[in-house]
Amino acid sequence: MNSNLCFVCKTIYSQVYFKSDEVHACIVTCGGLCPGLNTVIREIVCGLHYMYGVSKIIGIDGGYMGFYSKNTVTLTPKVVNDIHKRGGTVLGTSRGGHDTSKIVDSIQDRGINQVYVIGGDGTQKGAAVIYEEVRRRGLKVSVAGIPKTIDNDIPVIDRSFGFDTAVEEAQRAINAAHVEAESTENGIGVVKLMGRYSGFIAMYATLASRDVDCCLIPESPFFLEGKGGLFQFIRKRLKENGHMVIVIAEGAGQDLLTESMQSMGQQDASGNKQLQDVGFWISHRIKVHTFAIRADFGLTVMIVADPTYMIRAIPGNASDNVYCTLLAQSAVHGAMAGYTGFTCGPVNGRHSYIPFNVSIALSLSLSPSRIGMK
Ligand SMILES: Nc1ncnc2c1ncn2[C@@H]1O[C@H](COP(=O)(O)OP(=O)(O)O)[C@@H](O)[C@H]1O
Ligand SMILES: O=P(O)(O)OC[C@H]1O[C@](O)(COP(=O)(O)O)[C@@H](O)[C@@H]1O
Repeated sequence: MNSNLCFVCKTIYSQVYFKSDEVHACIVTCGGLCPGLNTVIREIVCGLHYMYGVSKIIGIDGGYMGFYSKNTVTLTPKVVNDIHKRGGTVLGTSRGGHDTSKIVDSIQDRGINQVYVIGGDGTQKGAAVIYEEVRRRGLKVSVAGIPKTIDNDIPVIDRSFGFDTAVEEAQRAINAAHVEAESTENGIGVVKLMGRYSGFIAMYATLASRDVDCCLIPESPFFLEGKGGLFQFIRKRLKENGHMVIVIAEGAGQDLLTESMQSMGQQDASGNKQLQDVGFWISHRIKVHTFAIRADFGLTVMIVADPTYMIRAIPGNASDNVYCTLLAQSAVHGAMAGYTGFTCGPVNGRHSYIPFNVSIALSLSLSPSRIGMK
């Protein structure tokens, strides 16, 4: 097993570490949904089967906790043939439930020697802990991470799958908001999009659509009242144009919300902070503000309420599907070559294997220079 990775660039290895008939691979998906998950599952199965002659591949049902609390599913090219046309993950997913010892017991008991873990930063941290425990027990098991985040905020790698699809689908919500807003006097369409910590989807959807007047993202603090505040900008745009569209990422303005509403400080099963509904809050504040200044001011604020779950439940688009295929095949080549403890992904255009400790140590946020605005 080779765990001494340092940004190894992927090649198709002529010498493989595992013999085809001794491979027993498993695939697990964890965290939130993202377009393209099924494509990655499909291409790991097909890659193992058609490129390396592997026939023992199982799916873990329902995320990490499925290792020790559920039955597995047998995966063959026939079983996965059409799954890329469906959204979600055929394996199911979950948050929480990462019990390292039980997971590695399950890997050991079942004789699994390749573990393909598809998920975001929490999932990759979980995979790193599994890898450490596998090493501690001296098991010859390859642990390969396939990075997933619809938000495209994984550092080091060039892009993450599902983002392209999400930006494309977000256009539909923005378009609806625009149609509604321009059809009514002083109409304001508010679209809340994903982005707990980063505003890539909101920002790219805004840049692509050209119908958005104001885009609010977590990386860029804003304020409501006074000179340079959001309310002043809204008044100006309505005066100039008679309607406007606001896109807001779910993590934007959370500091303002906790000031004005009582913070509940709740967490999900994985320990992620649960955010308050910024779309509802901002629409309410705009209405209250406008009526406070002029009671006769005709204004309609429409929330195109949170298309997040509609967006992330669709299948990957063409570009994401091609990318998912390359990612999955890259993971398969790495594991078959005997590498372990890595996340795969393109770095400066070259598909690479990145050690878990590097891939999980960084976080990425949006700066104007990243999108060429400065
Ligand atoms: N620091 C961690 N160590 C071990 N497991 C973790 C860690 N953070 C998250 N996980 C596990 O990873 C899985 C997915 O994490 P989550 O944060 O929900 O989604 P994502 O992978 O999309 O960030 C969950 O089962 C969670 O228990
Ligand atoms: O509603 P949920 O399941 O808690 O997910 C919310 C999170 O999912 C996302 O939409 C995408 O998260 P991922 O990085 O896991 O793909 C984030 O923007 C958001 O913070």
